[in-house]
Amino acid sequence: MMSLTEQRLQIALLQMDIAIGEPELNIKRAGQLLEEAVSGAVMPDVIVLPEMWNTGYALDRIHDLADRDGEQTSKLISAFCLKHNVNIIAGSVADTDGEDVKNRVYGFDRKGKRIADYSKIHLFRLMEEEKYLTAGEKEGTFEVEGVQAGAMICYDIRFPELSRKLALGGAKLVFVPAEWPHPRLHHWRTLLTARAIENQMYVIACNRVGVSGTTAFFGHSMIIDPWGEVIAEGGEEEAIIRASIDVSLVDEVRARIPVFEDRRPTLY
Ligand SMILES: NC(=O)CCC(=O)C(=O)O
Repeated sequence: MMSLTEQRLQIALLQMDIAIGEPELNIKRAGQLLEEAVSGAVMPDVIVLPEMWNTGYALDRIHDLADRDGEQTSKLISAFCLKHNVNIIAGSVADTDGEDVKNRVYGFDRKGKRIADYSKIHLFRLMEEEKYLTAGEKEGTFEVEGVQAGAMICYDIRFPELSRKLALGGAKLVFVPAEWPHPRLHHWRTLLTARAIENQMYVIACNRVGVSGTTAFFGHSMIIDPWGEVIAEGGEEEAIIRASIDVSLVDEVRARIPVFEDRRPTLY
């Protein structure tokens, strides 16, 4: 499908391995991948990192390891944005106010200004998040490059109500940092694709790779367009996944099949 007035954004997903409980190592690795992302032939407009990329799921030590008020993350990412004139949705990090630890998305614009703040609202019991983390209480919407966007974190994609709320609020892009492991690749691909098709928006999902204890993370970071086409997908190795997206396709798909006009919310 070709659109009339293109609005292109170059996206780069940092599909990284994460060393459990080693923030310094992870910050170093993220820094290397960020440098690589801005050194390619095509400069990205938006770079995305995976979920909990500072600590991994070191939940039994998370209170000690979490980034105090997100200071370390903000300093590093904001300075990088300013230096390289790029937006970064800095995945999520474990962050603490000294009491609660949250699984929190930080996003910064080209000037290094904070644009996104979202704490995961659905905690994943299979990985015992609810025992160690505090859930967020509101959805995450923001603007990037003048485009309305939203954030969901990993398990959040199982709750179609959330992405629908973001879409109804005007989001055309949704960013999904994740640590989604085997054996649920089928769920990952299907749920992400469904969220894109039903909301007629771009789903931009960055998953980690590597092994943590007995859990293996499969990567397969994906960029899916509002028609449900997968326009980029990673494999199971560390990689930078790049794609050029045309935001105007969202309006075109929404005009062609007017789902948002045809909804009957009073009936369900
Ligand atoms: N980190 C997560 O939220 C994992 C979610 C997951 O694996 C799932 O199946 O849902």
